Amino acid sequence: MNPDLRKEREAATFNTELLTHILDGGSERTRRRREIESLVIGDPDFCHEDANFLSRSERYEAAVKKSALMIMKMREYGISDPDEIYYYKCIANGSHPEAIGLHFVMFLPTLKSLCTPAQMDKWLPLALSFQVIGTYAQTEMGHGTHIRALETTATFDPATQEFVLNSPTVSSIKWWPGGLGKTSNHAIVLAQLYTQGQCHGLHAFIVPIRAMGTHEPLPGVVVGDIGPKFGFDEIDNGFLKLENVRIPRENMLMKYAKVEPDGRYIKPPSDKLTYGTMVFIRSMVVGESAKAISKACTIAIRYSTVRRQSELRPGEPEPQILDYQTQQFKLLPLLATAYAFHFVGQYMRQTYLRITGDINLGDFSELPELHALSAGLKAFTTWVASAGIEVCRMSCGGHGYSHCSSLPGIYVNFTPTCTYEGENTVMMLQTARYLLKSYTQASAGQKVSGMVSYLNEMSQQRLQPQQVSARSTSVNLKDLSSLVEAYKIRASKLVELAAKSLQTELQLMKTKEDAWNHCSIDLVRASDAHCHFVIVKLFCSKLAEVEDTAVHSALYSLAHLYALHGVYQNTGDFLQAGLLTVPQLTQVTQQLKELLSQIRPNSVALVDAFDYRDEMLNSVLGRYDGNVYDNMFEWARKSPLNQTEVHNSFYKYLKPLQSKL
Ligand SMILES: CCCCCCCC/C=C\CCC/C=C/C(=O)SCCNC(=O)CCNC(=O)[C@H](O)C(C)(C)COP(=O)(O)OP(=O)(O)OC[C@H]1O[C@@H](n2cnc3c(N)ncnc32)[C@H](O)[C@@H]1OP(=O)(O)O
Ligand SMILES: Cc1cc2nc3c(=O)[nH]c(=O)nc-3n(C[C@H](O)[C@H](O)[C@H](O)COP(=O)(O)OP(=O)(O)OC[C@H]3O[C@@H](n4cnc5c(N)ncnc54)[C@H](O)[C@@H]3O)c2cc1C
Repeated sequence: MNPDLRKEREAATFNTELLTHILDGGSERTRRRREIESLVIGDPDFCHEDANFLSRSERYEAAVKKSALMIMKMREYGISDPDEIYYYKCIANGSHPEAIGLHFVMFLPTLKSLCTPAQMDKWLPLALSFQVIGTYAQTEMGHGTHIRALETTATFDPATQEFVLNSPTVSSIKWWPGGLGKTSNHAIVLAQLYTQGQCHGLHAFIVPIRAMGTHEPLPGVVVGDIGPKFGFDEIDNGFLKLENVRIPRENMLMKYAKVEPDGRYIKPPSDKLTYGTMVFIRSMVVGESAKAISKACTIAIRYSTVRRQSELRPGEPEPQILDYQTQQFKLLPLLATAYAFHFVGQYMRQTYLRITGDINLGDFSELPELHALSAGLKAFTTWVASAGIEVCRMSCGGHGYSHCSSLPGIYVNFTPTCTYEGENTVMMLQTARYLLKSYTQASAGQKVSGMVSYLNEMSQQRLQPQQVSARSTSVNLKDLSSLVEAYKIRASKLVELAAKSLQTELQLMKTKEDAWNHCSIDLVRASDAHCHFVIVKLFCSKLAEVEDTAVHSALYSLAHLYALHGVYQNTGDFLQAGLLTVPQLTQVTQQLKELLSQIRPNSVALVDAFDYRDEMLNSVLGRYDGNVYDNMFEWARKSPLNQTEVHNSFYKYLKPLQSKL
């Protein structure tokens, strides 16, 4: 064990294990998670070559092999609970995407949410036995965001009781779906439904694309891989062109919308039910943001205690780089963010399960809140986590740039979350739409509920101006509940500002849509402030559940840092809302510095509490034992370029060049 790391762990003021239990949701869950992780770690089938040294095709093949292994092994061990499957996959996949991931995260959930009982009886057993391997094909080359404009058509032919699927233009070719290029034999295709000469908008269809058995593309299906990307090397994101592909009427997913044998169309109770799987993934991605940023922080903080560089005091040994205040300022707010996102991820998951439970019972009343919250939090957390991973990488200096740190891999595989499942800006604008609707309702005296209920207070205050002016608005920077209140007021002010901006634009005789576009910066800012408030509020509420005083104190400091750092980053908003005064700006910095010093001695324990096994991090810099340099040398020696002492290119190009000049 590296002596610096050992000292850090010995100096921690709280019991790391207790904090791990809180993160896992109880000691029994920690025990079971570790038990499952040991199944993978002790399994020679999962001891594979470092993916960094493989070509893309080899990486894809290794990932497919791993997917197949995971399925077989989990069945063998009887692992079927969704949380346990998740534990198993997290350790087996590390920070790499899963080759047949789309089958699990989109194909199966879409079947479960949109199939009739008869369809479920047919497709679920096939999908669960992997006779059918599926993907979710929505995005087209020409349209990803604006899905109402998708061009793929599904035209009902009553004579044969079939739908005929077509990609009428180049821009209508399905583009991007994961696992579409080579892995899947079926796709859930989102297409414009035509029946009795009328278009009824987007609907989901199960389309066989490769023959079961031979895996050859079926007639009329042009399918393949879209080529190398920024990351996601393991995934065959694909293209799909459909040329008069016929599928039976029963292949339209008909739980809600239906086409009768005579071609009559029956409307669903809400046309947004087709979008349900996207809402599911957006809700889950919030927790994935926590995972990605907590991994990056673990690597960067452990390394920052092992790495010694430069000189703090003349003549003294080089200090640990985490002792530089600037290094703490880069990393500790991100550590606080990782904790905040973890608790918000848990909340989002529970909220998703609660509201979809109601939806399944026919109560759609909370669908707009779920959509707005999942869209906004998905965007907020993925943006922050993406930028944060990059900060972690740069905080490791040159070694952060090497794949041996794992940070480049974490970044390239995480950053597409800002784009997929709804491009982030567009998601923020969806949340803004809900905020403005809620604002209008609250202003008209109608009570709004859920996470936007603070807008009720705002409308009450407007009715009683004397109370507002009597209220002291300035935030107490040392008091967390005062900070939560400040975030709430900031959010309501920015929602109000966006609403007023929209009103002004509308008065300039613009259409509603043009007015919306002309104030979309304000709208995104309002959504951002709303999400920030939700996160600060949820983090603080979590503290009330923590019984152990030492752990409570460590988490309290983190929550305080998270809230205060947000004030520091958004001083303009807080000043504009009258929540902060110019003289307080120095206090913000002062208070931040105090918190950094308070958290610094616990930083290794705080990342240890995430309990990432070395096998999951796969990072030389983030090793638990801190033996970085020996292992870095060993890792580099494995590079394919080092397999011969003299590379072939020397004989082919350099030697002839030397002989000519
Ligand atoms: C165990 C799980 C682990 C999870 C781990 C995850 C990692 C997975 C790893 C890799 C997988 C990557 C897979 C990627 C897949 C994809 O990317 S699939 C494609 C995703 N595509 C999108 O997200 C497209 C984004 N666009 C849209 O969603 C929509 O077009 C839109 C921008 C929302 C606009 O929709 P539309 O034009 O139909 O609607 P509007 O006119 O704007 O609004 C009409 C009203 O409808 C409301 N609305 C919109 N969407 C929804 C919804 N989903 N649910 C409920 N309500 C919705 C909207 O707010 C409007 O309401 P209003 O009229 O009352 O204001
Ligand atoms: C790794 C990866 C995996 C994917 N997997 C799948 C999959 O499995 N299945 C699938 O169907 N798709 C998948 N996708 C596609 C993905 O869902 C889309 O890329 C995504 O929805 C964004 O759409 P777009 O690419 O058309 O972006 P665009 O909409 O073209 O966005 C480009 C820019 O335009 C801006 N913009 C667009 N519309 C608006 C607006 N209304 N207001 C303001 N600004 C706007 C955006 O903010 C952005 O800055 C995947 C993508 C990636 C990168």
